[in-house]
Amino acid sequence: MSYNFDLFIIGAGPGGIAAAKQAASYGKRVAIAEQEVIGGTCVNRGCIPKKLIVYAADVALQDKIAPNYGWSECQRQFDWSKFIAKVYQHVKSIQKSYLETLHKKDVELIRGRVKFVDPHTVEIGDCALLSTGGDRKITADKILIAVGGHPNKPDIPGIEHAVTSREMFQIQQLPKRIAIVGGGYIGVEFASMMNAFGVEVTLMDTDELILDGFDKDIRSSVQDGLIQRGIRFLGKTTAKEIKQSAQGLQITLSGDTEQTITTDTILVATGRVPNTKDLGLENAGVELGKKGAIQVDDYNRTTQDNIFAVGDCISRVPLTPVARTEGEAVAKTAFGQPQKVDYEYVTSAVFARPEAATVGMTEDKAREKYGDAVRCYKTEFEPLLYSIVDRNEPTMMKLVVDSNTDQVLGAHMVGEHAADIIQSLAVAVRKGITKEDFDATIGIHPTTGEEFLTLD
Ligand SMILES: Cc1cc2nc3c(=O)[nH]c(=O)nc-3n(C[C@H](O)[C@H](O)[C@H](O)COP(=O)(O)OP(=O)(O)OC[C@H]3O[C@@H](n4cnc5c(N)ncnc54)[C@H](O)[C@@H]3O)c2cc1C
Ligand SMILES: NC(=O)c1ccc[n+]([C@@H]2O[C@H](COP(=O)([O-])OP(=O)(O)OC[C@H]3O[C@@H](n4cnc5c(N)ncnc54)[C@H](O)[C@@H]3O)[C@@H](O)[C@H]2O)c1
Repeated sequence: MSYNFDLFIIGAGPGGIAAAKQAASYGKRVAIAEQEVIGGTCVNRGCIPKKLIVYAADVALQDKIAPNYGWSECQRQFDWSKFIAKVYQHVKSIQKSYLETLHKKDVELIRGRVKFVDPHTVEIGDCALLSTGGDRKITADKILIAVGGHPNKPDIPGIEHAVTSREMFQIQQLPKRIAIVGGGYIGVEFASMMNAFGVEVTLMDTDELILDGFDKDIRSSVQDGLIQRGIRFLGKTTAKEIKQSAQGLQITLSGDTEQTITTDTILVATGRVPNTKDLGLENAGVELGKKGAIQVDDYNRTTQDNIFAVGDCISRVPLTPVARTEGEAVAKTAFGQPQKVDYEYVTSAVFARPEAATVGMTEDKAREKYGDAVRCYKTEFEPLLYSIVDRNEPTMMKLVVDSNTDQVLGAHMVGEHAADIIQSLAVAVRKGITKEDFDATIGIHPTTGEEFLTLD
């Protein structure tokens, strides 16, 4: 049977684009469909605009410490609308370079919403095919689902008054006050950015500590850091009801803090849900697993043999580099050597101030596996940058080690440049570096990173 394409990809986010490039490198006929804009969540309403906002917020923080470094005080004004226009100018340039890459590699980009007709056929709604145009059915030997996810909105009265991270990137001006429901990656990063811009921030989570899943020392260290900067954190608390009033939005809380607070913006950041609705998965024999995620095996194959799924829609590790790695692995499995993704040493960071980053096992996970053989090495210190600043800004570093083998199982850090430092350590940790190797390495002085080499 002949098909229109060897591989048809649904979703042009990091997962889909990585798969398209890899499959095209085998000389395969590849098409990728996108219902919105090329680049997906990461480029358009995630990592990239977020990190640029972090940089803008850092300028405000630098201003605060500047007098300690001999700079006279000055009154700089921040213009959100001017800044965000620059951000989207950059986002457009990334979209353009993606389009050029796909074009160069002969990957056909199809604009429109895709739905399965059967395991080898999809239907494109609102199709504006770059070459021909018009609605059409397309057949493919193999199909990759890389449709990502969307924010989960808790089912509470008045939730329509709340925004999600998606709308936060579209706000016209900064609010004076913001209440953030959910202290995960998104809640914590936005809390930090908004606080730096001078917004009054209340952050809440159903747990007593923010950043579920991270090492407990990271969780408490970042939480203390946020509180110290003036963010009001309410643990074991959630939103029960939201109402519009003349004074602003009223959010009624339940849990450890039972009160009603008035705010201008409410951001809900309580996790994300896979985009599997109305995809016609039932027509293709693709089944869902836990929490609506697409069920896949170790090779990212769905319950239908010729159909694969990667990225946020499978809810394994919803991060851009993971989606990319999975996308490439699928193309290799489908057209080259079968390849599994190794999730053991996925590095990740929370771009808050203080910044947090991690690779490998948390202390709790290590203890589950290695019991009393786990030894932790930890330090907390004031970095040189803050030594002449009238503010306490501790850095925390921690190594989790299996004392039987001396192997470093995990490295965790909170503080300046944590993401870049942990990123570099990740290679060594993945390769099974020992604590002795850390100790035997001569550091660069004076840096924050060198402290990882002298832990005892
Ligand atoms: C605010 C925020 C900040 C983040 N920051 C980071 C970060 O700093 N670092 C990091 O690693 N990760 C970060 N992430 C997570 C990261 O964005 C995702 O893990 C990543 O984008 C997942 O890639 P994906 O390809 O699976 O899906 P997406 O990037 O979501 O792409 C899926 C694409 O599929 C399209 N699509 C969906 N359904 C259809 C359909 N039926 N037909 C056609 N097209 C369809 C969508 O329009 C979308 O463009 C962040 C996420 C958010 C929300
Ligand atoms: N720096 C990064 O890499 C980065 C940044 C942003 C997002 N992301 C990705 O996006 C995903 C989604 O982020 P997220 O922050 O929405 O989810 P998350 O899963 O990271 O955190 C959700 C938080 O909300 C809390 N929560 C859940 N329901 C609640 C409720 N009703 N009331 C109060 N708190 C509640 C949870 O306890 C948890 O702490 C992340 O898992 C991550 O993979 C990554």
